Amino acid sequence: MSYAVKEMFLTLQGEGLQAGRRAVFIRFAGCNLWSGREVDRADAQCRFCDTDFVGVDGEGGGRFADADALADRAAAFWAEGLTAPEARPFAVITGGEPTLQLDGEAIAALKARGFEIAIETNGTNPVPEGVDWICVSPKAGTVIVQTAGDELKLVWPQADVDLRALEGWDFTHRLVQPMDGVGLGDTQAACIDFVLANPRWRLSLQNHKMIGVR
Ligand SMILES: C[S@@+](CC[C@H](N)C(=O)[O-])C[C@H]1O[C@@H](n2cnc3c(N)ncnc32)[C@H](O)[C@@H]1O
Ligand SMILES: Nc1nc2[nH]cc(C(=O)O)c2c(=O)[nH]1
Ligand code: SF4
Ligand SMILES: [Mg+2]
Repeated sequence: MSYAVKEMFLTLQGEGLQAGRRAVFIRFAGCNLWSGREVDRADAQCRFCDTDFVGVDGEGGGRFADADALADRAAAFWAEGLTAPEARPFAVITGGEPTLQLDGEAIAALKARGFEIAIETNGTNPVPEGVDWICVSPKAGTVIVQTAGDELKLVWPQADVDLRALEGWDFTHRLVQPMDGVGLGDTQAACIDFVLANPRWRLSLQNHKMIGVR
């Protein structure tokens, strides 16, 4: 299969339990909850997205003919600036919605190059076998099928979220992340209140936005 990638880059994981870790980000193009066009945002199933995932024109993006081409490029990003073997390569697969494209071939090709694989998904499709770290970020009003994983990362506040149902899902860690773009001060305060009232949850901040990396 070929893969449409908006952008690929070496950075630090900014969010969640793995924040701070060196990572190659593969951002697949396209999402099933929003077209990515501003004119459609108000009517989309997910309306607060902070990401441009339309097309393949970003830095490091493009159409990759097969899984080997995709994984070779990711391996080249990992090795950038390294003069000696380093810790285990780490790839974060995101988008857009990465479950629309990530398949067993891509996973196998990344693993063949030594990558540990994390995914950022909205949970509306199952995550394929072989992904090492599953982060699901549910969106209100959608049907979540991926109800197990490593971290459940809820952007907060969102209306009409059934918190007790979410707490029944099989995740090792539960985090709330302030919604950006609508008044970050208020959403951060809401998240702090949330964690103080709900000790099974912790705070996730978007560190990359604070330190000025992608
Ligand atoms: C751009 S999404 C791509 C992956 C996948 N489609 C998803 O929604 O999980 C990556 C992460 O950013 C989060 N995110 C998107 N927009 C955000 C915003 N305005 N504020 C905070 N987090 C946001 C998502 O919930 C998700 O955890
Ligand atoms: N540095 C950095 N960390 C991230 N963690 C999740 C992101 C995403 O957009 O999926 C993201 C991102 O866009 N940049
Ligand atoms: S599901 Fe993810 S990529 Fe799609 S619009 Fe929402 S935050 Fe953006
Ligand atoms: Mg992002």
